[in-house]
Amino acid sequence: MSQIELVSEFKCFEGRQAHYKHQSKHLNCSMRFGIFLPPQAEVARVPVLYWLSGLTCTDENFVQKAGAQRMAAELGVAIVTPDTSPRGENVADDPNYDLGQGAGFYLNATQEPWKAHYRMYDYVVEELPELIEAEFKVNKKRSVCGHSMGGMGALVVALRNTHRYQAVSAFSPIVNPTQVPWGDKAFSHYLGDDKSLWRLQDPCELLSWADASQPLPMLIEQGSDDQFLKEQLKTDAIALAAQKKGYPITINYRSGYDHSYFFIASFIDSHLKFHAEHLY
Ligand SMILES: N[C@@H](CCC(=O)N[C@@H](CS)C(=O)NCC(=O)O)C(=O)O
Repeated sequence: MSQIELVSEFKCFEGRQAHYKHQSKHLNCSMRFGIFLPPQAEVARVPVLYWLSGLTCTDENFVQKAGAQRMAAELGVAIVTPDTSPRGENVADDPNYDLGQGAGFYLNATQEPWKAHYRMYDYVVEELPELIEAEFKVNKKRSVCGHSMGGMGALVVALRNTHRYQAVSAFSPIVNPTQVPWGDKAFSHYLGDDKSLWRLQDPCELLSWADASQPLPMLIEQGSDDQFLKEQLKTDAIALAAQKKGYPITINYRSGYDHSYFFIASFIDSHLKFHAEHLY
């Protein structure tokens, strides 16, 4: 029996863009996700790119604003877009945009009142791929990409599970969350005082422990006029961590671009091509 329920569906570049809902066992609530299935999925199993969005986003922002479907249809890559946190009346929340619903930070919370539902790490790494691979005509080749908080999430899930992903990329990621206000606030609330748990959510820390002899293909895109670059994103920190470790990463600084989906839309095709190279 199917575990998912169709919410909406549109034909798009000869494929289809759909949204579904399902009951998540890890998050303990109903969740929505988007999936773009390219036309190739009619005849063969296709690989999947998971997209992790940033603060305040749902499963819709990327789908509506990034303009990724045209290239994904050409390359034969499915794109799955989960929501950014558990949701619902019974799920803990906070009035600020950077904590609670819409700000799950792709981690497993250990603290009250968050720990009953906030397990986005397990959801993204285990539950969602299992569901997608059971319900859709996809194969087990996966890669992951994200923006800002989701860029951090993509780097974290990939660096902690290199065997599960073929490649990782990120737009404007929070690369060193243990050292910046967004991460400090979220990790204090969700993870408490145990700094060893904080480090497991920090791409720079994870990179310092990574096996540089078997690097995961990694691409980062960063706008030079991003309003969050200096205080929250600190892209140079991951460049330094990678250099120290001898871990190959491509970081493209793009002059004049900001933090918005206009930046993502401008470079999404090159990220899709990067992923397709490693997924096929
Ligand atoms: N609301 C926050 C920023 C939130 C924000 O920029 N969110 C980014 C991700 S970090 C986003 O993608 N927003 C949704 C959108 O642009 O569609 C603020 O104004 O300071």
